[in-house]
Amino acid sequence: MALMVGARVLARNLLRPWSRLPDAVPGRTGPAAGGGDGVRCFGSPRVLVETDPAKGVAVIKLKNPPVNSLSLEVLTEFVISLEKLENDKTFRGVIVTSDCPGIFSAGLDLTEMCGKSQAHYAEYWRAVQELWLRLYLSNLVVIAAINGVSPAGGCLISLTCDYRVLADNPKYSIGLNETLLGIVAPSWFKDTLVNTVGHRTAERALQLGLLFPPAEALRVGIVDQVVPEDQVHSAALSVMARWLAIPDHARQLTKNLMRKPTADRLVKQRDADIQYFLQFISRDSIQKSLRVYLDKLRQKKG
Ligand SMILES: CCCCCCCCCCC/C=C/C(=O)SCCNC(=O)CCNC(=O)[C@H](O)C(C)(C)COP(=O)(O)OP(=O)(O)OC[C@H]1O[C@@H](n2cnc3c(N)ncnc32)[C@H](O)[C@@H]1OP(=O)(O)O
Repeated sequence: MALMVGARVLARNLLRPWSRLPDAVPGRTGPAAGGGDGVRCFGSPRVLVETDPAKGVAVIKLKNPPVNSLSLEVLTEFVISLEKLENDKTFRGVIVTSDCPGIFSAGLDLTEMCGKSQAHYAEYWRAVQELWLRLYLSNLVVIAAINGVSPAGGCLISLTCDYRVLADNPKYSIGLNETLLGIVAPSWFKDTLVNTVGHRTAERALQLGLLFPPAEALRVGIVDQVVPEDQVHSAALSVMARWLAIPDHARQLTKNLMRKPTADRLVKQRDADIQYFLQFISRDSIQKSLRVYLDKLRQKKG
């Protein structure tokens, strides 16, 4: 039942005409993200989309202050924006970045996984799965311009991209640090990392919950390029131009060849994966770990 409610909510959101989204910011024009006139902006307050139709490129900027945590709303709005871009043949590439200074994304929203109902957990997890599937199998060239710290789910978002550019700032670490919270990265998080850095590096990184600073991130291959902070966007645009020089059909079929087997593993057992998540996240010991971790984050300030 819970699963059906979750699926219905997501389907309703996905099918809702864009212009009727409650938070939509339709057709605003603004200064070009990549320079030049004619940039149009749409999206929602939490997921801004700047499009440059002449270049065929869009920029998705996550804006969920203070830390760009991936709440249910953010996940849903992200999927809707992506679908809109996929369906518009004007666009061939998208850059994913953050509008929150110093933070790419703090990962999954811990408050969505703590002290909530089973129905809520199921709805949330389906939305996490949906975003991963959409990003991982996107026909667009997807480039992450990582302009801030990027733990766990934040790292996962960038791992689904075709290429990762990280700003060279020692504070901007990246990795799947789930074990440090007393939780476990699911198999498809693990697969995404293994496909990027190889089995041994992934095993060590996952067990130890490693967060790599830029130079190390580049060395292990969890990012493809490290550039000075003020050049992240221009570097992402340069990389985009190179990837867009490849004929779409050939690149897309190749991407599919590389990624579909991994995605299919989740697609074939999506409901079972949700049940697994429900059992895991509802355990008293896991809820306690999450509460302790959240309390630590909150007390940091005091
Ligand atoms: C056998 C297999 C079974 C598998 C079954 C499945 C298991 C479940 C899998 C779940 C996978 C989870 C993935 C995740 O992404 S979990 C989230 C991991 N994220 C983190 O560890 C990052 C935590 N945050 C930080 O380290 C810092 O906040 C950060 C470095 C990002 C920024 O630091 P800064 O000093 O700038 O900001 P604050 O720490 O003061 O935070 C400001 C407020 O934001 C709140 N906050 C931070 N992160 C989160 C978050 N991820 N979710 C929700 N809220 C977050 C923080 O508490 C502060 O709140 P207050 O203002 O209220 O104090």
